[in-house]
Amino acid sequence: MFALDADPFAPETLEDPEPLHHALLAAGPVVHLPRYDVYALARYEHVHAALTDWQSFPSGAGVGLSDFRREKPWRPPSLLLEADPPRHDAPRAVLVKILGPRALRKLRDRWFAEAAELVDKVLAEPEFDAVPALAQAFPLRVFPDAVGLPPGGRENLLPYGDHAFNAFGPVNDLVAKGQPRVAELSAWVNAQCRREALAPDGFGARIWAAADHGDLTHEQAPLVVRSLLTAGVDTTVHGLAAALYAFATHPGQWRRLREQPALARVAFDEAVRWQSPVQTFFRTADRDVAIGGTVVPEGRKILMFLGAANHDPRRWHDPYTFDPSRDPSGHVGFGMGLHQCVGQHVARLEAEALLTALARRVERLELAATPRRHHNNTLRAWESLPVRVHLE
Ligand code: HEM
Ligand SMILES: CC(C)Cc1ccc(C(=O)O)cc1
Repeated sequence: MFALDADPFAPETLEDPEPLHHALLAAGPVVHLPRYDVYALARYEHVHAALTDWQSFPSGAGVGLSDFRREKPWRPPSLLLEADPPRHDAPRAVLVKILGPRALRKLRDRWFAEAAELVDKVLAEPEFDAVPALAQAFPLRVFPDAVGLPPGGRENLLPYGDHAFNAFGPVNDLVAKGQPRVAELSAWVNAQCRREALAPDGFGARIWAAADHGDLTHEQAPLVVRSLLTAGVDTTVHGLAAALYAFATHPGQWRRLREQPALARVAFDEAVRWQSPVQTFFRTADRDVAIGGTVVPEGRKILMFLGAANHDPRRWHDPYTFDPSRDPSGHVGFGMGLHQCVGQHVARLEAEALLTALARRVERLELAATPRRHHNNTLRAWESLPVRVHLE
């Protein structure tokens, strides 16, 4: 079996993971990383196989480097992400209903109007930083309201999520950076999950109503709301930033989007494939398990490189090209199988609203200066994306 003495969470790798992806894709189906004693999957075939076989690759011991059977989690485990069937079933069924495409239909008009209003405000300037001005501003404008959060304290959401995503990795500088605020941010997030904090018609209230209806217990309800606050903000911020970066560096594709605004949804999925805002996370071998001709011993963690699988030439033609005319379906940017992202329709609606609002008014979109990366153990993110726009 192959081994690679690499640190996937080192600053230079978080800055540019491509050299590591190439090495992993070439090395073999399963690559041992002695640095953490974990087993890496990078090829699409094997990442897909692990994601779609929850019995052999369970999530109940955590989807980070830490094994919850041996170490105390930094917060009570998620009832979706860090649970296997049967515990996973009821919370998942509740969120599928609340976050499904049908349930989002009534949000469409409101989010399109909010996007147009934000875009009109931002486009008053010919140059701006698209990360704070659009990628952060739009999700923070529509998502907390959709959940039903009170107006105050929403600036806590990004740092809370940033720490949660760092916490899937090793305890490195990035985790240490977030440590001092964990108690305060966790207390704020937990307070937002209580029934009395939530507006009567949002996703949060609907989770509590599911408990009244017997689809969940009232003890589970706040944790399911917490899942939305943890997974639903930073992911879409960096997903939107990835799409804006893609279009700012591919003017021909921006022209195509302006000619056919309906392309926004598939272009967003192609941007998610191309950049993979969620780069990696783990499963745990809770017994000796065979994959790719290797036996991963019980107790070891399996590290799945979604970003590499989404660039595997065995699965994708010209994988490093952003090409919204391709069919991106089957990409693993939202995961796959039992735990596949239950919020992907929310993310797509946010992207469709923002991209079509921009496409209507912006004739040309280009980088105004070199973009800067935001390092996170799990997320591929931009700190800054300076753009210049030319209006119609
Ligand atoms: C571009 C945006 C997003 C990306 C790239 C993304 C990515 C992912 C991925 C890769 C998984 C699978 C995790 C695993 O298999 O262990 C996942 C699960 C999940 N996502 Fe998303 N996500 C996004 C947006 C959202 C939003 C907006 C929400 C909430 C409204 C959300 C809520 C969740 C939840 C609750 C799970 C756990 C599902 C389960 O374990 O059954 N995500 N997401
Ligand atoms: C890519 C995933 C790791 C995103 C994610 C984070 C947190 C939760 C939760 O349930 O808290 C769910 C999904």
